Amino acid sequence: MKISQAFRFEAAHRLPNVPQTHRCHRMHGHSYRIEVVLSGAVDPHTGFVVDFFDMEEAFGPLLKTLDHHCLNEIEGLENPTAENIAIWIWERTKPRLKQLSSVKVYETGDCWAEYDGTDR
Ligand SMILES: Nc1nc2c(c(=O)[nH]1)N=C([C@H](O)[C@H](O)COP(=O)(O)OP(=O)(O)OP(=O)(O)O)CN2
Ligand SMILES: [Zn+2]
Repeated sequence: MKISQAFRFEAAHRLPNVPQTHRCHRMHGHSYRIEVVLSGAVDPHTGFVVDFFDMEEAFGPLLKTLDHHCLNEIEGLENPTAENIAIWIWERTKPRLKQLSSVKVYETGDCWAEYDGTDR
């Protein structure tokens, strides 16, 4: 069974490794949407894989680190592409949520990166 919870945050960033002519080289902002996907068996008593409230508690502190910040200034996010943000979230969430199956980072409604711990 897979369950997902979505979170949102606002942040500024610039992509330092694209050419200066690329518009994302300049500082700009996104309303990011994160999807945290968990996979596991349904507990026959609770009917949950994991309580959504527990997911919120595990992910909340990370969200605070990201929300209304300049992502480039966060340690490990010096090149804050959607891909790198997904990896960064995965590495900090997996130890707290063992059932973590993937992390999706939407920069816009149409563009996202998904990381499942492989193919880094
Ligand atoms: N593979 C990736 N490609 C790009 C990434 C990325 O993280 N991974 N990021 C960007 C930039 O962040 C850029 O800001 C994205 O811009 P865009 O999709 O155009 O979104 P906007 O909201 O700024 O665009 P509008 O068309 O004005 O809505 C680029 N590539
Ligand atoms: Zn951007």
